[in-house]
Amino acid sequence: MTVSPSKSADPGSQPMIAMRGVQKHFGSLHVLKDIDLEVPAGQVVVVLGPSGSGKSTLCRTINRLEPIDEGEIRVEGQLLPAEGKDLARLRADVGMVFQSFNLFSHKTILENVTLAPTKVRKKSKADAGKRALELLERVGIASQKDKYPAQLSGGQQQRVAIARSLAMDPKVMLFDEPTSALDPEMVNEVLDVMVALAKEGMTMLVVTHEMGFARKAADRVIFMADGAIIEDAEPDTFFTDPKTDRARDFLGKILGH
Ligand SMILES: Nc1ncnc2c1ncn2[C@@H]1O[C@H](COP(=O)(O)OP(=O)(O)OP(=O)(O)O)[C@@H](O)[C@H]1O
Repeated sequence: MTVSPSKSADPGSQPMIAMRGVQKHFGSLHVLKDIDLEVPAGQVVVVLGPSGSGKSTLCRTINRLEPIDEGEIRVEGQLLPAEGKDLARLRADVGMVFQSFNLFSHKTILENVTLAPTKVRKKSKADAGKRALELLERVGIASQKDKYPAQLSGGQQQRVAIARSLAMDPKVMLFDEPTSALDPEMVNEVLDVMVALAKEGMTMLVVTHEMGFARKAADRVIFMADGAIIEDAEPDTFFTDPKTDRARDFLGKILGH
């Protein structure tokens, strides 16, 4: 599978994410079928596909939330460990934002963002606090820092979740349908933060149904069906000239063509 184009890494440098021959089953269900995927540093990849095609599972294997049956996954050249301290370090390098924000409900917003950097990255409280404030500023939530998650809207909580991931200084950010649990009017405030992050050069893999985000921020779209990647193209090409009937049908349904 070729790696596409616009923000490619230096020739010879390691891809940020490299999946080779990845197979995954849930019982008799073959959920990931021989996945080969390379994502260079700085690239933004949007993963599209019908429900049940394996998008979330693909995303979750990259930080070992799901173990794989066969194949290998490397992050910046490092093979994914199955367990132990290396796995904790890997999880810190690969930030993940989910549909449900999973904030600690009994901690303030500021505490939510400082906790992991002090524990996992061993940052001092002062350093972690300073960085947390910068990040909360960046996602537009600094004024809410002493509140508790339940006092914030869904869109605000999701922006805190993004800040919390960024506080670990990740090399890669994975987003698994980050806006699908939000009220429609809050979707854009989260997507705006993601677009800004993409423009700043973060390597991102984003599972989403937000076609606007794919068109605006993606360098590349991969389309999955039945556990396989069946298209891999620049967004313009994918949206205007999909190669497979499956992708054409999908776009027809989602864009109302
Ligand atoms: N923990 C699990 N145990 C058993 N089956 C699972 C598990 N997680 C996912 N599956 C199944 O694996 C298949 C792929 O699921 P996955 O969530 O990766 O698809 P998806 O493309 O992200 O779907 P959606 O768009 O609906 O979220 C589905 O058939 C799903 O039911």
